[in-house]
Amino acid sequence: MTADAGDRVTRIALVGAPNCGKTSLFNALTGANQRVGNYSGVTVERKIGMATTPGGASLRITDLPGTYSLRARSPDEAVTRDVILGTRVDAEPFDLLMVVVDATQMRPGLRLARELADVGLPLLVVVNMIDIARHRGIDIDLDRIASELGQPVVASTAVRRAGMGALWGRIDGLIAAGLPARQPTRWAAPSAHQLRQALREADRVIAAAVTLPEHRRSFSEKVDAVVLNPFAGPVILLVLMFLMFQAVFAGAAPLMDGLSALVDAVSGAVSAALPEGLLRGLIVDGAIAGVGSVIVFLPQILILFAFILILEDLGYMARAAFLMDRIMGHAGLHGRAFIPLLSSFACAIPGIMSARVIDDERDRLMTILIAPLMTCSARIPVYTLLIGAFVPARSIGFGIGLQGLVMFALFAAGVVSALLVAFASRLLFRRREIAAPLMLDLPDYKVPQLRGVVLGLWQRARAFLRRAGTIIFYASLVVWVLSTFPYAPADATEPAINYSFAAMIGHLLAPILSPIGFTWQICVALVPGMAAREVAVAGLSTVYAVSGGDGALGTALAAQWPLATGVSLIVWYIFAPQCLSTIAVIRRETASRRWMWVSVGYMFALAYVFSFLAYHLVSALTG
Ligand SMILES: Nc1nc2c(ncn2[C@@H]2O[C@H](COP(=O)(O)OP(=O)(O)OP(=O)(O)O)[C@@H](O)[C@H]2O)c(=O)[nH]1
Ligand SMILES: [Mg+2]
Repeated sequence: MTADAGDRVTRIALVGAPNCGKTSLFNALTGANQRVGNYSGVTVERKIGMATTPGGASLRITDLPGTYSLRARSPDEAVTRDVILGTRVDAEPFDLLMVVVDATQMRPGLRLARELADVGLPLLVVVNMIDIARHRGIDIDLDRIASELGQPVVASTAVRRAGMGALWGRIDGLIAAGLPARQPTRWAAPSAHQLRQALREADRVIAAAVTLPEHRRSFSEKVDAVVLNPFAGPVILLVLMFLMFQAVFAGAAPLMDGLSALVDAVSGAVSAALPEGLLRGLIVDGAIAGVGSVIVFLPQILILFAFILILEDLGYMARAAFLMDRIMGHAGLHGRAFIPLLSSFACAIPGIMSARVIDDERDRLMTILIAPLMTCSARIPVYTLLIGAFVPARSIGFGIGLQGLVMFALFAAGVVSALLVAFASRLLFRRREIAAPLMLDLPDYKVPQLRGVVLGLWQRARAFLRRAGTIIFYASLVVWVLSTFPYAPADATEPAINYSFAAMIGHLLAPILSPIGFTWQICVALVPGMAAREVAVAGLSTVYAVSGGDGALGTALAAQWPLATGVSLIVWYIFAPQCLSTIAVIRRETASRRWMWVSVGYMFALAYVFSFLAYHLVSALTG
């Protein structure tokens, strides 16, 4: 059976060890923009993309999560195995396996290539990151590898997207020659003995085909001597994080002022253009006040993620994982929990999903339960608003801003409480064994790619604006309706909003939440705030806009709430499960209603207890 160029789609799977550049290659081939990152386990789901070769053949390319062997240890590896072997009913079969091998670390890749030869599909071996290998003076004889493996071999530099000609040519050549049909698989899970034997075999191929330069201590090794030092390492990590939050406040201020001015201008223009009445109220006090109050926090979010993306691409985050591993191990967390927890700083949802890389069920569950305690980006608007209102913008000396310091403390509080919860449950359930350590190959430091960072920021910005335009927009309208109707009676003595549904709901909840210092307006904002955290900011903004307040929301809050209430609400947001989608994902990923309720319950309990303590402590201190 031959597949002439163009007459049908050739289905290709990208397989390889973690962090060898599969997704980069996928992007280069398909022109897609999937996320790459300089640490293992970035891709946790299959991604499919289409491409057309220069020779005109259509390709359907699947990017798989990284795996060292088809011998599956974790659920995501099982998926990869089943997809490759074609034993999954929901996955279509492949015509060609493209095995990606990291040119700077060929051992696992070559071993995997050997194993995949038994699957029964034709292989094409791609030796990626050839640029780094050349740069280091590593000489790789591709023809020799091809003859040793008995498979076609090409080199690539996937991130540059240039010089892909040889790869395209080879794909076209294979298709033109006619890809052999799938043979029955000879693959069987290798035993530990066979694995070791295969590694020796890989070493033999490397010895025959690869010439290493005389060993000099590499740049990465020299840097790591400091960065991974048991004393200096954690200090450097803390300083970097600290600088990050200083930059978030200092750098965002001018941009944020610009955005607020823009929102005010739009709001003023719409007020002037529309006659006084319901429509104007709905648009100005509902939509613009609500969505505008959240959009102004875009600069903070982008600055924070610029830092994270740059550190990630630099290769530093893998070192951070390494440094955190010991602490996490003592808290009973699996080393592989680092990446899910790190992703949770963006949003708990992808974080919880990437906990699939953890093979042990109990370790995975623990990671899922604490992931929502990491400070997700939806908390940034809430924190920034409250810090802006209640923490004075002054320096505490050495050019250190107090607001940035408090923000740093809040993020740290999230991490520390997650570790403590993990630790406490380890004691509670008497798990004696310390969790498995992180088996992470530290990648070499690389100059961050501007393209990747900009792309990452763009994806963040788009996601943020989409939320503002959908969930936050609708929630603002709901809050506006609730705080406008029913109208106040003609002989009303109090502000009109006090007669509205919102006030009724607020007063209904007030008895539960007044012990922790919340006003009824906060109660009103917290209910729609269950949909997404930022909605609480939008809700407060709308409630105060309807109450006739004008000027900045922060100023209004500082004038109307005691400090203790502000602090209590901040503490609430460290712990409270204020996001329905996260709760739904916990339910889906644990496949259990019980664990969903456990997570909701423990987080509400922590939020209530700590807000209570904070409220009464600050009240006592401030008289
Ligand atoms: N210099 C250089 N860097 C590369 C090349 N290919 C990938 N990288 C970098 O290597 C890192 C890992 O790339 P990914 O494409 O995310 O690797 P992956 O195999 O998909 O990783 P997982 O999904 O975690 O298994 C990223 O920092 C890339 O920018 C290359 O050819 N040359
Ligand atoms: Mg990937």
